[in-house]
Parts: sequence; C-alpha cells; structure tokens
Amino acid sequence: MKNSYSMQANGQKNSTNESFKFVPEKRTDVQSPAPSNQKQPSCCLSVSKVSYTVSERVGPWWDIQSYRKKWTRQILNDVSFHVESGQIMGILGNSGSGKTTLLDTVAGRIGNTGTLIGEVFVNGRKVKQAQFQDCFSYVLQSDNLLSYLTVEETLTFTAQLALRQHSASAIRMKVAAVMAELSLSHVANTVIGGRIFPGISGGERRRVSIASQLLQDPKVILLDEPTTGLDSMTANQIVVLLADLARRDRIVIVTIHQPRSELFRVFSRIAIMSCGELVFCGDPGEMVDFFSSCGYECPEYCNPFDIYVDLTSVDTRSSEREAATYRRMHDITSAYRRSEIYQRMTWKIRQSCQRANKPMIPFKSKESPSCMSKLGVLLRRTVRNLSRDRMGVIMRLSQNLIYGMFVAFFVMHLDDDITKGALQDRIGIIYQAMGASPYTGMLNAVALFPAMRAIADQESKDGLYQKWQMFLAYIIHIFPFSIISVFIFTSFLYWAVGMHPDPWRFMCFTAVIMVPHIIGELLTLVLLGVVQDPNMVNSGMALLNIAGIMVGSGFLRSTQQMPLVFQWLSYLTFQKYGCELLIVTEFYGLNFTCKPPVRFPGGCLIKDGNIVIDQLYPGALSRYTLDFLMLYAFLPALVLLGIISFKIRDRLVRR
Ligand SMILES: Nc1ncnc2c1ncn2[C@@H]1O[C@H](COP(=O)(O)OP(=O)(O)OP(=O)(O)O)[C@@H](O)[C@H]1O
Repeated sequence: MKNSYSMQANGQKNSTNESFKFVPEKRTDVQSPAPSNQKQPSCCLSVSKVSYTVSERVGPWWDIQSYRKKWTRQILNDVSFHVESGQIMGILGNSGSGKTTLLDTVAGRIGNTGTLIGEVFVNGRKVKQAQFQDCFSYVLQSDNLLSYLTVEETLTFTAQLALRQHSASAIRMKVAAVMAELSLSHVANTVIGGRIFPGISGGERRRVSIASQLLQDPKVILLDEPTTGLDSMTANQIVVLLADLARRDRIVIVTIHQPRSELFRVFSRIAIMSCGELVFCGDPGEMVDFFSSCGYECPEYCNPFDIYVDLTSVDTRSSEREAATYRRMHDITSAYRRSEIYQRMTWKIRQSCQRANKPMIPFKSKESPSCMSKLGVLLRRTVRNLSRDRMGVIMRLSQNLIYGMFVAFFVMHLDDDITKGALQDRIGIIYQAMGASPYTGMLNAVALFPAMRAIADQESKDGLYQKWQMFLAYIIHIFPFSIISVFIFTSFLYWAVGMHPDPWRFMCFTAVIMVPHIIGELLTLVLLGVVQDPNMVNSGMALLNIAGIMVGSGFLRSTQQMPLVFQWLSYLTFQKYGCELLIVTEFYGLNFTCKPPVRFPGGCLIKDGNIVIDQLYPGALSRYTLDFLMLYAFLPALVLLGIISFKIRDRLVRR
C-alpha cells in the first residue's frame, strides 16, 4: 500500500506552530484508475492540452526599429488536468507563471488577442464558447461591490438579476441560505464599505463576492487569488471555507500565492505552474512523493508549498541562474510527464470523454428576468447605493449652485444701461452658463461611474445582464439629480443677477441650461464606455467642450465670419442651439438705456435686444422651437451612442 502524508507538529502535538514534518501514514484513499463499475463523480472537469500564444512587439513604441518587429510568446504550454466534484484544486506558481491565464482559459474568458488551442470538457462533453458563461462561476481577484449596500441587499439584488422564477420570499430564503453557508449572517445588515468609510472586513468582502456566485448554484467555481491582501489567518479561513464548498459536491479551483503549510491537508489537488507549464498536478501526498523521487526532499520545518514553488521557478537574476533553474524546471516537468500520476490523469480524461452515458453539463440556475425587469433592478440598486452617499448627494445637488454663486458674486446686478455693460454682462452670463454646465455633469460621471462600470464588466461576464443595461439604468437615475441641481442653480442665478423678470422666460432658461449639464454627463459616460482611463476621458471631454463653445456659440467669433467648414460644424454642436435659445430668451423685447458719457462711437445705437439677436443670430427668433427640438435631440442621440459604446466595450473588455 502506498504512503500518504500528514503533518505532525514537531515535538509538540496539537501545536499551532507553523513548522511541520511530513510523515507517512497509511493511505486509505489511493486514487488509481477506476474500474468501470466504480461510482462516477457527479461532475468532472477536464482540461486537455491547452496552449495559448500571443504575438508581442519586441520593443517599446519609442524604439521604432524593434517596435516594428513581433515575437510569439507562449503563455500556456500544453496544460492538462482533471478535477472531480468534491475536490478543491490549488494552482500555485510564481508571479507571471500563467495561473490567471489558465483560470481565464478554463472559464472561457481568454481574449482573442492570442491563439488558443486545446479543449475544456465538463462531464466528458466539450464546453462550447457560448456555454462557458453558464457553466462556470468566476470570482475575480478584486471585489467589485457597491459600497453603500448592505451584505443582504447586495446578494438580494444579484439574486433578483439572476433568478426570475423565484418569488420574493424564495429569493429571501436563498440569500439567507447562502449567507449562512458562507458565515455572513452576522453582517447581513452591515454595509459593504469603501475607502473612506468603514464596512465589513476584507475577508467578509471576499465571502460576499463568493456568495454572489453561489446564488446560481454553480457546480464549478473558479477563484483568482481569493486570499490576496488578506492576513494569513483570514486567508486560511477562506481556503478552508472553499474546501467546505467543494465537499458539497462542487469543483473549486483557486489560484493562490504562498498558502500556509496547514493548508496542505485542505487541498485535494495541487497544480504547480512555471513559465506557462504545469510542472506538477496531483494530490498533496503524491506531490511530496513525486518531488522526493526527483531528488528534492522537503526539508523538515519547511512549508512544502514554498519549497516546491521555489524549486520549479526560473530565476532570471543572471543568465547562469536562469539556465540552471530552467533546466531544473524542465527536468521536473519531464519527470512529471513520465510519472504514473500524469498517466492516470490522462487516462481519466480519456475515460470521461469516452463514457457511453455521459451526464449533461451542469449549468448554473439561470432564469434571467426580462430586459425591463433587469433595468428595474439595476435602477433600484443604483439609486439605493448612490442616494446613501450623503456627501455625494449634497455635492451633486449643490455644485451648480456653488458655481452660480461665483458668477452672481462677480456680476452682482445686471443693468439696462448699455454703457454699464447691459449687453456684455448678459452675454458673459450666457457664455458661462453654457460653457460650465457640461463640466459639472462630467465631474459627476467621472467620480461615480467607473465603480459601476467595473461591476457591470464583471456581472455581464457572469451573464447577469449586458453592459449597456447598466449604462441605461445609470442615466435614468441621473435625470432627477440633474433637474433638481440645475433648477436650484438657475433659480438662484437668474433672479439674483436680475435677468428678464418673466417666469416663463425663467422656465425656458432653466430648460436650456438643463441640457448641457446632462449632455456633459452623458458624453462622459459614452467616452467611459470605450476609454478605460477616466483621466483621459476628463481631458477629452474638456477639449470637446472648449471646441464646441468656440465653434457653436458665436461669441468668440461671429458665426457668419467663420470659414464655411466651421459654420457647418457649428450645426453639430449643442452649444449653437443652446446659445441661440438663451440669447433670444434674454434679449427678445429687452430695451436698453444709454446714458452719456458713451465709451465708443455709436455705442447708443443698440437700443433693444432684438438688434442683438439680429446681429448675433440672424433669424433666431423664427427658429426658437426648432432650436429647442434640436437641442433636446442630443439627449436620445447620446443615449443611443452610449448603448453602441457599451456594446463595443463588450469586445474591448475580456477579463
Ligand atoms: N493577452 C496577453 N498578452 C500578452 N501577455 C500576456 C497576455 N496575457 C497574459 N500575458 C502574460 O503572461 C504572463 C502570465 O500572466 P498571468 O496573469 O497568467 O500570471 P500569474 O501567474 O497569474 O501572475 P500573478 O501571480 O502575478 O498574478 C505574464 O507575464 C503576462 O504579462
């Protein structure tokens, strides 16, 4: 009978000391090729001969010679393994060894930048591209959770997005059961928390991310470094919890850095990766036997995980070390390929694929609600989360007002006397109101949306909804904020500086200013769909707005004096319609006074606002309704553009 290994605290039984000696004990669960009548596992996952290569530029872009050349890089090389339900497999390896890429490959999340060969089978059936999403649950390295929701709310919203046919009480029970399974019940009503306010702990956040995946009862759960950033005790608890989940008839695969030696007993299978190759994959006892047979005993008091990962890593600090460590890694890999462990694994893959009565692929529970119901859930979730951000709400409602106070303080009171700036001050206010409103919208979007976008990226990969649906929910939620915020701003500015004292004109002024503010936010969202970096979006938006106000307003240079191409371009700017509308709203029927001394000859010729309208925007009076329609047409056009942008994002974002 073969030996297996257990850890025994050296010299002091039951000690929690980290130093362990690996001692042989009688094995009872030796895994040998199963006879055909042996009970089959309810689910098995086989990865067969997976290789992934990418084509990369040799040098950086500023070195044009080498940038033109490309080389092919092998990220994964002929990786195969087999795991069965009830097992938890830990993928170990030094940084850059290909752990995450392997996990992405198994989950069908690998991008199309490289060439992927090999196959993934579940229950001996090849998983097709469209099936990956419905078969595997994937927990990313970073937790993408909404900070102001409680744990229970987070899970309830996820359940509502995933499980349509469940009644509200069934969803409540499901959430309660998952919270109990992951020991989260005691923090059910605690908020997740964020960088600037406390919430649940890091380990609890990890468990909420795992719980979100469990709601759909997946048979296979993949986790990318679930213990990163956690203290070692919490990290251990997470792995033990994952092992418990695996024991309940699931397959759990987890990439992990530096597991503690206590976890030796917890993993059912251990895979060690180096330079994209699987150097070893087997159960922990086999691992110690295998490395011993290669001449590498695990020294006493040492963590076998550390020892074996070090042994198989390539040290690139010098070319001599690199050659020597690469040779060692290659020798160990060759020995593994020749070993009985490898033969048994390939036999199991063949056997599961050749079974006559293959079980079906176990898909996650997925009863997606209709598009409208998903929108409803996403909208409720977005509103609940953002409306709890007290400072955020105050800032969103008051930022326009604060900027309006600056303008009002600067202008003080509008005069009707042309010699005292009656014309210039009014145009200045209109220019400011049109030019600055998009910026406040932009600031909101850049501050709030990237976090929602990260969640949408992940949840759309999980198949809960599509990215554009989150975009749509987000923009629906901004309307009340924008309307109230702009109304507060115009109510103050309009009456404080003494613009045309007609309530109807005030309403028109407000209705016009509303649009650039919303457009600023919408356009930023459109750009955030295709540009990952919010800083670049900020700069792009600022430039677009400056260009728009220059070409469209006619304030910097009279539209009639501009080259024809700019005159045509001005029709594409919302600033043209907005400024035209504001000029008419303010100046129509306005009579100026003119008291000497007059600062420039002919200064008193401008007697009323109609002359201003004729000079700046000939025919604008007759276009008033049309301008309103054109201005408001930008909103649905941008919503459409946003949907397209987030559909493009589906192709851009792969992980
Ligand atoms: N699409 C790609 N194009 C170019 N290189 C890639 C691509 N995907 C992965 N790589 C490279 O492959 C190597 C393996 O990456 P991977 O993220 O899988 O490593 P890892 O073992 O998970 O590392 P870590 O533990 O640091 O997260 C890295 O050097 C990475 O830069």
